[in-house]
Amino acid sequence: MLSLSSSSSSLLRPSSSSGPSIVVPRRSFISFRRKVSCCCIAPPQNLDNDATKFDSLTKSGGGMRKQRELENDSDVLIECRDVYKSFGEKHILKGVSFKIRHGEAVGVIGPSGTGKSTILKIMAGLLAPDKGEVYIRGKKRAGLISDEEISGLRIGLVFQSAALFDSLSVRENVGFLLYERSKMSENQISELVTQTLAAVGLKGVENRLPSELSGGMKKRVALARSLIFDTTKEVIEPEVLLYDEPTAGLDPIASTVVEDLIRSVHMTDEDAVGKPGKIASYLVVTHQHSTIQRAVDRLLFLYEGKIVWQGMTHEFTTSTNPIVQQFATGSLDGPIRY
Ligand SMILES: Nc1ncnc2c1ncn2[C@@H]1O[C@H](COP(=O)(O)OP(=O)(O)OP(=O)(O)O)[C@@H](O)[C@H]1O
Repeated sequence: MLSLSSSSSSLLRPSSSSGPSIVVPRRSFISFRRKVSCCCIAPPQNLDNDATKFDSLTKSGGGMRKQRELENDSDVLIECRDVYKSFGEKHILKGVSFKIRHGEAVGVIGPSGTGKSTILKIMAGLLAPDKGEVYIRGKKRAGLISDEEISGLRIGLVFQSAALFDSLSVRENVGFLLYERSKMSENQISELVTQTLAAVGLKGVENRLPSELSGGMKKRVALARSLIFDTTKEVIEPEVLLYDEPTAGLDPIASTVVEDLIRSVHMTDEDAVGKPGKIASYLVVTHQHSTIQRAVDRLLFLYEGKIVWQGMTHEFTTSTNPIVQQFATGSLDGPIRY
């Protein structure tokens, strides 16, 4: 059986959970998606004190925000509420709160070492917060990924390093969870792997080992592994994908390919092989300006353990928040010290 440890890469939530399920039938799911699709363009909400203190956006958007607050939270897929995490004496997260709604494409930015990967791991259930809560579709997660509590939403984590299994072929890497957990035949899996690889722009690499691939190809294989799922299942659970620096180390063109892939599987409402979509929302940790511009709509800025700013992508460069201004311009002068 797959060990869901940090050494595995695409950490997909097992879809055959026996715990209490809040999966909705596909027809209701479709209407659910439609109902919430407008959330992508809504202004940010849930701003914490620091964010409110800093950003003029919150002043100008007050009326709209109030309206949003009156709306219910039925479209919230993942919520982190006042999350704290320390490693020994290092206090990394000090009260992080935000919501990821159905249909959203969210970026997490901030200086190195501020805990961006840590928050992804907490959302994915690989790490437990010291304090605070994670809610999955309104249901409080009691512990880690092994809990059966979070059925009804799959959470995929695409690791920074691609983290492919070195001794397995590309086919075995991409189909890993299906070989381990599904009732699909080897031929079915093989065919699906080929289709999924083609969807991320890779052909004829099924038998290669990861060591025979370039960095960009490895990232695409990891992406294919996060997109593949058991097509024989009747109920398609929505999925939130968490990408940890998917374009780090790639040349500009390879970055664009990956950014567009991330965007396309979400926007087309289809999965990688053109079947009804399951990627409900995604969250990308990135330092790359192009990824911010191209792959996400809304940004969360993490600094000194808190979300100090959040706003739409186009507001990032015009923000009056001094932390954001410094980060956006790469200036050595400002509140961020290295
Ligand atoms: N398992 C761990 N044990 C001890 N310290 C850890 C652990 N995981 C993370 N840290 C520390 O927590 C801090 C935040 O790490 P994290 O990887 O979340 O930051 P990040 O914002 O993603 O950084 P970067 O942008 O450089 O990737 C770092 O100082 C890191 O060394």
